[in-house]
Amino acid sequence: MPEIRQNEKISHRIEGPFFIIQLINPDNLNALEGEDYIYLGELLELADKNSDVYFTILQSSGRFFSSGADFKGIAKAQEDNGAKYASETSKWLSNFVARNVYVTDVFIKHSKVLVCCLNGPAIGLSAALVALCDIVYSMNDKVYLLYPFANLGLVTEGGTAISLPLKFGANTTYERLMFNKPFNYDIMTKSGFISKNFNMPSSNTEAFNAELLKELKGKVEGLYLPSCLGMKKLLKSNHIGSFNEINSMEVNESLKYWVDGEPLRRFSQLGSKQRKHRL
Ligand SMILES: CCCCCCC/C=C/C(=O)SCCNC(=O)CCNC(=O)[C@H](O)C(C)(C)COP(=O)(O)OP(=O)(O)OC[C@H]1O[C@@H](n2cnc3c(N)ncnc32)[C@H](O)[C@@H]1OP(=O)(O)O
Repeated sequence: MPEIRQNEKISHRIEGPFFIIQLINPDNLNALEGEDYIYLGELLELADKNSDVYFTILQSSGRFFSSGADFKGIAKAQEDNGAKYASETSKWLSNFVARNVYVTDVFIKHSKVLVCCLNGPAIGLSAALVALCDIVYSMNDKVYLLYPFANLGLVTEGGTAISLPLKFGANTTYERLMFNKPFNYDIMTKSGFISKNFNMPSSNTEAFNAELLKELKGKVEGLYLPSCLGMKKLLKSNHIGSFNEINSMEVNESLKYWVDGEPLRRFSQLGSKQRKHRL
């Protein structure tokens, strides 16, 4: 396996045909900074290049899958006023556009079957990545996906302008996004987004991850795994063009909001607990 640097919030390992990526920072609910999202993208690229790998598995730890972009990381980017940026546009092209478009692109074009072990809620960009997975299993009915773009002065990102209507229906997507409401367990099961609920207590994510991996190992026994990748390629071909187009449109639309500063004001309120998401 090619070398990759370590990251204290994300681990990875290979077991047979499975490339397992785990978020391991439960204390801040697995929030990720820009560099962490890039690392996640690099791990996916590593899985993509490994011909022994057929499934990329996303696991997490603790009570949340991931609470999205780390507001401390956003504050750091805001303070990044070094001479290296000629303008606010230049700053946010680097801190937001380039990073966001990269991680989304890596998920969109990933050739291995992406499986999400949803142990708890996912928010923001992390929830967008969950919606780009091919198969999702849930630990229990406490899971939800929240895209709080309207509360944070942002617009859809991570391909959600396509993935959410595709997976949950257009009107449900409008209603949830416009009024900043979570896509809860009922919506996720009714739409077929969740393939199986393991009904395990929230306190036991490690047991859920282990049980799910055991089940997956059983499911792939005797299969001709290149067929799975061939089918993924064909299934993906239905929408890949639209995803590529929307990835670029989303970040370019968002850029104005970052330059104007509204998301920064709102992220800062979130960090100081003056702003909350209604759940
Ligand atoms: C690649 C480009 C990168 C830039 C992308 C920018 C675009 C934005 C993308 C997004 O992802 S938008 C979504 C951002 N995330 C959020 O809005 C969620 C913020 N968190 C919350 O609303 C709440 O924490 C919660 C998730 C609803 C949970 O509430 P609860 O009351 O159950 O727990 P808390 O006490 O609030 O949290 C525990 C602990 O974790 C810390 N924490 C939670 N979320 C974040 C976060 N996003 N960033 C940093 N830290 C987070 C929280 O501060 C607590 O820590 P302590 O106070 O105990 O130290």
